[in-house]
Amino acid sequence: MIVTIQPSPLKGGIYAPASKSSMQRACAAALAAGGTTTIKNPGSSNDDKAALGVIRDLGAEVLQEDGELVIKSAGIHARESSVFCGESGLGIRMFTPLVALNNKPITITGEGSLVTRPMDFFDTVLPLLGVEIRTNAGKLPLEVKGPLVPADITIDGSLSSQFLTGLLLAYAASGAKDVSIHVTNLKSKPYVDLTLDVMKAFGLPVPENRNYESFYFPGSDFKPDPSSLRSYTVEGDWSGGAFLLVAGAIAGEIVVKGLDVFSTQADKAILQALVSCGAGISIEAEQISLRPIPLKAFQFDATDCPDLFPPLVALAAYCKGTTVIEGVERLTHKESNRALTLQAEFGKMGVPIELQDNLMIIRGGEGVKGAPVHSHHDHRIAMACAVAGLCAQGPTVIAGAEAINKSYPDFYEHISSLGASLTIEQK
Ligand SMILES: O=C(O)C1=C[C@@H](OP(=O)(O)O)[C@@H](O)[C@H](O)C1
Ligand SMILES: C=C(OP(=O)(O)O)C(=O)O
Repeated sequence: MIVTIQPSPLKGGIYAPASKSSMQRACAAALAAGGTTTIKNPGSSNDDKAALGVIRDLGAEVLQEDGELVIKSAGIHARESSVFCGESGLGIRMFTPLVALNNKPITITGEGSLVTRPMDFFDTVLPLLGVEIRTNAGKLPLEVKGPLVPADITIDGSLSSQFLTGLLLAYAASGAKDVSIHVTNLKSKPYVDLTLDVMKAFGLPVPENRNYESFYFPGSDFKPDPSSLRSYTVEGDWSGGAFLLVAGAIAGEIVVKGLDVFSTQADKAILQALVSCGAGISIEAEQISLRPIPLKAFQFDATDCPDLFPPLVALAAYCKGTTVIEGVERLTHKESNRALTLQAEFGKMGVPIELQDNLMIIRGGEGVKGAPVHSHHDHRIAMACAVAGLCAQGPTVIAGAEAINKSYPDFYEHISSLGASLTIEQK
């Protein structure tokens, strides 16, 4: 799909999409906790759909009712000998330890960029928990045979927090007693807070968080309760919402609703960057209003919120001076190598980006040129180019624009409803 964005002023109000981080965790927790869960504000991204597929394969029933989802579960009982995680990094890393709670061999697969993302963590860690595992040299497909038995372990948290999210859920679901997961060098910490929040909301045993260095499970008599009833509302998405907020800061007076300023989502930190660059922003409990005013370069550490790099680069392109963003090493293993893909695509739009060790240096405020760009099949690169295109000189033509379906399928519709002039060509 090719999307062409014409420079256009924005105006109006919009609700942020549902968070795939919140939705996928809710699917896993509904499966593990058992009973009947009503999911309100469910997401419909490809990653969300993949999570629903996985929990069906692991024994849950999923029904659609009036815009809500009802998930019924009697605990984790694999129905299939393989599960498919789509392109979701969180999906595969969160569900693999849960899959391994079964005592039969199960193959875990995925597609797109997921087949090249590192999973060798599991080669090292799952055998310590009694799980047999075979991988394709640390990549997909993964073949596991449990059951996983919680034990005291030490893991490396520097590549991704997603592995820890999966282990925390699996330990909780299997009634871990007097054991700890010790973690060194944990990155993306707020995502672990979100995991613990969701576990609590679903009545799963929540470990003691000892300064993000160890997570201690004292023990509980937890068992999935098929008669329990609960409802969970999927949070609005600060990661997708960040693109809307940046769009408002550069291209028009808009109001973004549905973002909880008390959320534990990592990407809520976009607010700090918007304040640092002097954006016209007003933050209220129910809505965030933006208006375009001249912006200045800023400094930001995105180590714990790596998904903010793409919207931050779109913002920095319009900030006068040299913006420095720390945390480049966190970008290598996402849907694309985002340091390189941002550098390549913004370079085409006349925005020079330098990479120096862990720093990204963006020279902005000199004008952005509309140009033919490519998403590299990465949803956040497509959205960053689209937002930057709103105030560029000339049209921005985005190839591989369908990548947005991974997290924010309504993105083009949403910016179009705010006044973005765009055309969509199906190829
Ligand atoms: O847990 C999550 O929902 C996520 C964690 C982050 O990954 P890392 O922990 O690998 O940084 C983030 O980049 C990803 O998009 C979603
Ligand atoms: C990296 C991302 O997701 P995941 O790791 O879950 O595939 C993302 O959404 O930017």
